[in-house]
Amino acid sequence: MRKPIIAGNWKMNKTAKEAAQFIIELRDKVKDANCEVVVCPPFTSLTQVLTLVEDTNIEVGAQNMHYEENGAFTGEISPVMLKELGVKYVILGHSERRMYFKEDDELINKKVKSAFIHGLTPILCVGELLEEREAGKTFEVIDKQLIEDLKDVDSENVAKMVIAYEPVWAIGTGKTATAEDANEVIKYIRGKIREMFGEKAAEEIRIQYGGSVKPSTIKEQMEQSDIDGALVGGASLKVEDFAAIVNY
Ligand SMILES: O=C(CO)COP(=O)(O)O
Repeated sequence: MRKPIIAGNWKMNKTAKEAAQFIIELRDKVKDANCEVVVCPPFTSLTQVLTLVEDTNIEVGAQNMHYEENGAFTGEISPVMLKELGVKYVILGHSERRMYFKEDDELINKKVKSAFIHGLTPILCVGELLEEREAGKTFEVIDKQLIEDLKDVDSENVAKMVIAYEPVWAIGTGKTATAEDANEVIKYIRGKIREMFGEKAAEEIRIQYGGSVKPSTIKEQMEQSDIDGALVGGASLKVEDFAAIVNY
């Protein structure tokens, strides 16, 4: 049985002080959640947040990383640095990084492989643009992302990782994909993982939906056959909303 995983991607929001206040309020409200609860704050709040989630059921993820361990890469953060802090997950290939920071599949693949080498679990984001969906290219886009982002990754690692299906047109727009549409694509992703990495990886990998997830949409999504959780942006910034989502 796959344990559902719901993660909050804070994006570039909250100072360290605000993050601390948020976690102090959140801890008690999510302590009985039946899913794995993850928060992904900006780098500047990781230490604070990691200290405040000790002895709770909340795990911590980073929102990005470089693939090298160290070196002359001004402004970057390495997997070794994240691991030493106690970070468990790292979001990779988010559409905002693909779009605004020109990350391509080759780079994302290097990051995915590096995350595994350093004992971090990737939350790999895939998803189509609106024009790609309208042109009937959703599955083609997903195929390319999965093939290139997971090139040379072994099936044992794929089984442990998380994929977030985030249709780009549903991110921050208020337009949630219907639960059935999201499930259809997520089922397709699981099938592709089966084809590429075998039955065990397909059965164990957890695949989230992301894109305007709200307290009012989560229940129906979680009732679908293949959706194992959510990657939540905007609604993860409010304690009440995020708590309602993880306690769906
Ligand atoms: O990009 C997202 C999570 O990674 C989704 O963001 P929203 O929930 O704000 O649409």
